[in-house]
Amino acid sequence: MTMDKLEIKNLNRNFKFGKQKVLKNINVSFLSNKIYGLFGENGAGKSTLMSIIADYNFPTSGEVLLDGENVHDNDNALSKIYYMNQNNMYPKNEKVAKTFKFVQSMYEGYDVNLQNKLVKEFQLNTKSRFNKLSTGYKSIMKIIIALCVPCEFIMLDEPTLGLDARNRDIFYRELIESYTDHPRTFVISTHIIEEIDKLVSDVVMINNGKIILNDSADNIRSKAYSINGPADLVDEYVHGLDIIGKESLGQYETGHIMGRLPEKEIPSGVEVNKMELQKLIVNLMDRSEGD
Ligand SMILES: Nc1ncnc2c1ncn2[C@@H]1O[C@H](COP(=O)(O)OP(=O)(O)OP(=O)(O)O)[C@@H](O)[C@H]1O
Repeated sequence: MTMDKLEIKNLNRNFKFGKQKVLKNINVSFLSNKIYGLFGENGAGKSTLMSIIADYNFPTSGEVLLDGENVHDNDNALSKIYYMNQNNMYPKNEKVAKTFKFVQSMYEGYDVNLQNKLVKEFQLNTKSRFNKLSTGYKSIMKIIIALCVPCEFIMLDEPTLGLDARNRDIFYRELIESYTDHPRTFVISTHIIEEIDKLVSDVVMINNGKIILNDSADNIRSKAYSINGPADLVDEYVHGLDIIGKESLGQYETGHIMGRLPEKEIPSGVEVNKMELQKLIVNLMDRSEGD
């Protein structure tokens, strides 16, 4: 059965006996066969949200529903959810090959062929013990497992941490290929936004424990613009629009705006470009500061 919807309802998570509110009334749905980018600055609450979805952590209030069923303590629902994260869930002293065998035995439908292909491509030494792997290769072992488990909902928490440029490249390429062969839902948190902006179909952004952006990448691209040119002309053109950030360089200026472009003519010398996702996220983070 394919997953239709993972729904997060009125989710709150406090730490330090209620003094630190990390997630504040989060309401968001993740739909089937989409690739979500989960963005937000350090400490925003991304890992906390993902760990609650995977039932590794519990909410202070609210719930997580998979196709209408609460995932908490629900083996059937949880078997469809996989969470790759920075904590090590696998035995440290075990050889990689043995851990692969173990995971394979846990999941009916685990893709051994893909695993073997990825081992070769990443040049992962499966005879090594996990704790002897470099930081990058520890991530690679976990990435391989995450791509091979037969789960409908896969969360990757900073999957490229420690990976060099070549291996990051392999990862993105293999993720797309695996998704194309077998569409399912991915939620990927990363700080290297420009590397995945072409890959994500949807964007969810958390700031200060709240969702401040939740839209398809196409929608976002069609309503976020960077306008640059001589400062006075740019200022005049963007006047009255939703300006989410500005950068200036001498007499030149770039104004970042959200929403529709005005009907008025673009002054000569002024350039209008679609905003890069990375720029949008950074500007939204800055704007929310102090909220
Ligand atoms: N078990 C815990 N006990 C106490 N505080 C915690 C716990 N887990 C997370 N926190 C706090 O919750 C906040 C959010 O952390 P979280 O790891 O979810 O952020 P993040 O968005 O994933 O950050 P990063 O991008 O740096 O990984 C942090 O201030 C963190 O200290």
